[in-house]
Parts: sequence; C-alpha cells; structure tokens
Amino acid sequence: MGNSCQNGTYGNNYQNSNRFQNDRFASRYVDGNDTEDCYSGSSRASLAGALRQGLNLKSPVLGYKTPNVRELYTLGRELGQGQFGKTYLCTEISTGCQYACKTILKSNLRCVSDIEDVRREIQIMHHLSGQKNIVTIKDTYEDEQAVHIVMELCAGGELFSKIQKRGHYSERKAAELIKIIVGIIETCHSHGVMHRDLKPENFLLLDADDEFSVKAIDFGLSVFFRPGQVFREVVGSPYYIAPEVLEKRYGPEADIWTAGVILYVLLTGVPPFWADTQSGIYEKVLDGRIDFKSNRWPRISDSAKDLIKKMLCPYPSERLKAHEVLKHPWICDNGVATNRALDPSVLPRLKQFSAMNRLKKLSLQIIAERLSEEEIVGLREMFKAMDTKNRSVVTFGELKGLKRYSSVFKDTEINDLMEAADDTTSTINWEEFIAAAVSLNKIEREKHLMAAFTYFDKDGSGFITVDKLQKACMERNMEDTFLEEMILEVDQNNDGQIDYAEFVTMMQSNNFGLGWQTVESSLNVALREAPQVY
Ligand SMILES: Nc1ncnc2c1ncn2[C@@H]1O[C@H](COP(=O)(O)OP(=O)(O)OP(=O)(O)O)[C@@H](O)[C@H]1O
Ligand SMILES: [Ca+2]
Ligand SMILES: [Ca+2]
Ligand SMILES: [Ca+2]
Ligand SMILES: [Ca+2]
Repeated sequence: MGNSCQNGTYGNNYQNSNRFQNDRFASRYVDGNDTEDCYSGSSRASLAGALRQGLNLKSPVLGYKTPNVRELYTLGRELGQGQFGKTYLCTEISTGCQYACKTILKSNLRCVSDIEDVRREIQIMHHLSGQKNIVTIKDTYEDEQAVHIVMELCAGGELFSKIQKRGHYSERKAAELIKIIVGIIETCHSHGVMHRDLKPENFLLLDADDEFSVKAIDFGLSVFFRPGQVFREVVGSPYYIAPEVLEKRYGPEADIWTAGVILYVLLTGVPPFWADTQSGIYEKVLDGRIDFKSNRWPRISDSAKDLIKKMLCPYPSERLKAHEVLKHPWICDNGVATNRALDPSVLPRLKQFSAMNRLKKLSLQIIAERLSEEEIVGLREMFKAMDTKNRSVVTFGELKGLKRYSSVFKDTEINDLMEAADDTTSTINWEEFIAAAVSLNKIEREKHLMAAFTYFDKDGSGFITVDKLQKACMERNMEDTFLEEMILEVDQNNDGQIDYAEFVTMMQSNNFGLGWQTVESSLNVALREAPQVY
C-alpha cells in the first residue's frame, strides 16, 4: 500500500479553471482584510510577536534541515495553483515514481500565523495520511524560497470539473459520492481534525476513469479540535460556509453543513445559497431557507430532501453527525450501505494481542519513538482529548465514561480494548497509545522497519538471535522470558534466528495489523462519541 507508484496514468484533461463561474472567492479568512486577519484574533499570533520573530523570507518553516528537493526529484509541469503557491508534477529520481509537489513560497507567508498554518497543514496530512480517500503525504522539504510537500499524485483531475461536465449527478451516483465525502469527514472528526474547507475543488481523483477514486487534498485550513471546543475564526468558502461559522461560534458540525451544500450541488448543479455578492450569499446562509421548489426538485426523491434538510439544519447540535449521515436510508438504500461497526469477529483477535509476540510490540515502540514530531502531533492531540484528568494516562474509567455516548461499546469490548492496548497496568500511557495507534502505513515504511531491525541487530550480522533479544529486553526493562519461543514464532526457515525478511513478514502480518487497527478505530469511536458541550 502506498509505495507502488502509478505511472503513465496522468490525464490530459487536467484543468484548474473549471469552477463555478461565480466561485471566485478566496477560501481563507473570508470576513475581511487579509493582512489585518493575519495579526488579529485570539488564536492568531500578535503583531508584536511577529515583529519580534523578525519574519523574513528566509525564516525556517519546518524547523529542521532537509535535503534539497531538486536533488531527489525532477519537478515537472504545473498541476494547479493555490493561494500560497503551485503544485507540480514531480518524479522521484531514484525510482521514477510520479508524485505531486505542493510548493509554498515563503514570500507568500506574511506572518507568524501563516507559518503556523503551513506547519499544521503538514502535521494534519501526516496524521491522516494512509486513511481511506485521503491523500498520502510522502515527504517535506524546505529551501530558501519555499516549502515543498511531496504527496501522492492525483492524476484524475478535480471532482468539480466532473460535476460541471455532467451538470448534475443521478441520485445513486450522488449518494455514492456523498458517502465518500462524509466518510472523509468521519475520518477527520474521529481523528480530532475539523476540515473547515471542504469543497469540490479540494477533492481530486486518483484516476480520471474512476470517479469514485476520490482523495481529499487540501488541509490548509484544517485544525485539531477537542470535544466541546468552540472556534471563532471565520474561514471557509462563501457558498459552503455554515451559519454558525459566520456567527463565530462553531465546531466540527460545520463540516457536515458544507457536505450538505455539496450534496445539494451534486443533485441540482447549483448551490443552495446563492447571490451575486459575498454578503448576499451570507444573508441567504444565515436565513437558512432551502429551495426545494424550483423546477429541478420535483424529480428528486423525498429521502434525498430529508437528508439535505438534516445536513443543512441551522442548529449544529441537531444536525446529523457524520456516522448518522452514513446511516441515513437515502445513503444505505441506494445500495451503498456502510458497515463501519466493529466486526465482531475481530474482537477475539484483540484478546490475542495481549499475548502477541513481544518482539513486535517492542519493534513497534521503537518505530513510534523514531517518528518525527510533525508525524505524531495529531496522535498527541487525540491522546490529550481522551485524557480528561490530565494525568498523561488514559484509564479504564475514561474509556468507560465515553461509553455513555456510544452504543458501539459494550463493557466486554472495553475490557478487550484495555487488555489489547495494555498488558501490565490498567491504564494506557502515551508510549502504549502511540505504539497502538501509529497507522500501518507509517510502520511499513522501509526506513522504519530497517531501523527497528538494526536496533536488535546491533553488530549488523543480519540476524536477530536469542542473545541479542535478551540484550534489547534488558535495555528496555522488559521481561526476557520465552525468547526462544518468540523467535520460533517468526523463524520461517528454522535456523533459530530472524533475518530481515522474516522480520518484515512479522511486522506486516495480518493478525497484528488488524489487532492494532481495531484498537485505533475503537479509540477513534470513543473520541468521536465524546460529549459536545455547547
Ligand atoms: N496531490 C495532488 N495531485 C494532483 N494535483 C494536485 C495535488 N495537490 C494539489 N493539486 C493541484 O494544485 C491545486 C492547489 O492545491 P491546494 O488546493 O492544496 O493549494 P492551496 O494553496 O492550499 O490552494 P487554496 O487556494 O485552494 O487554499 C489543486 O487545486 C490541484 O489542482
Ligand atoms: Ca485548494
Ligand atoms: Ca488550501
Ligand atoms: Ca500501561
Ligand atoms: Ca530464520
């Protein structure tokens, strides 16, 4: 997954100019003058701070040195343009694989908060990378002029241009697409991220011939949120912005409103809140009346209208949540029923985990420790959100407390979850959590696997032996019993030691991945179902 590259699929109808004719509004701080917004607002850095920091074109953004992107990639033609820079087709010199490189010019970053936004965009891309329908980030680079984000190439062009070409979608097609889009929202929300800039042009297709190969690409306005946290910055794009955002008091529910607008557009080809001017659009949004009468509507099913009404509900607390949208009959009955519930057959496997090969557990911790800060910030946010008492551990009680808000959890499942995530104490600490939650795509990266292997194989002989394992266990204060058995489980050619290939097979073997992924998704459910305080 993720490391095979698609060659030659690059579409020739790639255009960035296919937009709604009137959709020319910037998708940033839409309530006024940019420069002012740069320095105002409680969460924004102060002007004094910006000056103290002595902003100039050469200020580091990433905070660490990187190789020069041009030594590793050949930059090709422009794929698209955004507010801060351009995205180019690029080819990795060592492999010939094609990627997209989003180049953000530092001269366009005018204040500290612009720099913070870029950092956060990268952190959030790492946090969500590898999730379904979300673009995979590969690496980041920085030079004097720019920050470069190298990511998966979406060669199929914008979802938006497809909509425009068709005029509108059939209900069935619309249902399938909105299921993908709301699935993306569910992924974001369950990972503690609010997207804030959902709109068709921020969804690309991997493959022009597959209109369901959708990828969310632009997390430039996304933020981490905690349950109950109230946001006040007015950001988004006019047609898609929720009324509570305009009223400067909102949370993740705003993303659902936006998806409701997208659904309306998919079915009718026009936005639900429409006017010639920005302020005219805002008036319509705040008014909230939805037109179901125009000549397009008689042909559209009542079930579709019902869903739109519930997604465009003016009261955020009454609006459907992402998982509720996915359960709505219009989505399910259109033959795309979702099945996000925990697969019951997975639960017994969770139990196996506690007895899981300690070598895997240890390797996982080693890999987790090696991840860069920007890769794990998102997980840290999730952990903090669950750690309600601020004690740096998540207790059984905290997980159990979350149960009240979810029908998904049964007591026995929470027990399994705790047992799986933790074998000795009755709490999950940060190290255990991150080892549990680090997603497979990160673990599978060659450099991490190699590093973990080398950790055990200190003399570089190419094998992990009982002796070496014993040393590693001592170093880490881990039990060193049953080491022979541990090797036996992994040793495929019965030579009593583990070579790199055997090690990789162990790390990638299914029982392991499934176990941890289930832990991760269960924790996500818990987070998603946490109380919303408004
Ligand atoms: N992974 C990708 N594959 C192909 N094209 C891409 C990719 N990422 C971005 N693009 C192209 O570059 C354009 C700009 O990218 P993006 O939206 O991330 O930039 P931005 O500066 O955040 O723009 P905005 O002004 O919308 O905030 C996209 O609309 C798209 O056409
Ligand atoms: Ca964009
Ligand atoms: Ca953006
Ligand atoms: Ca513990
Ligand atoms: Ca062997």
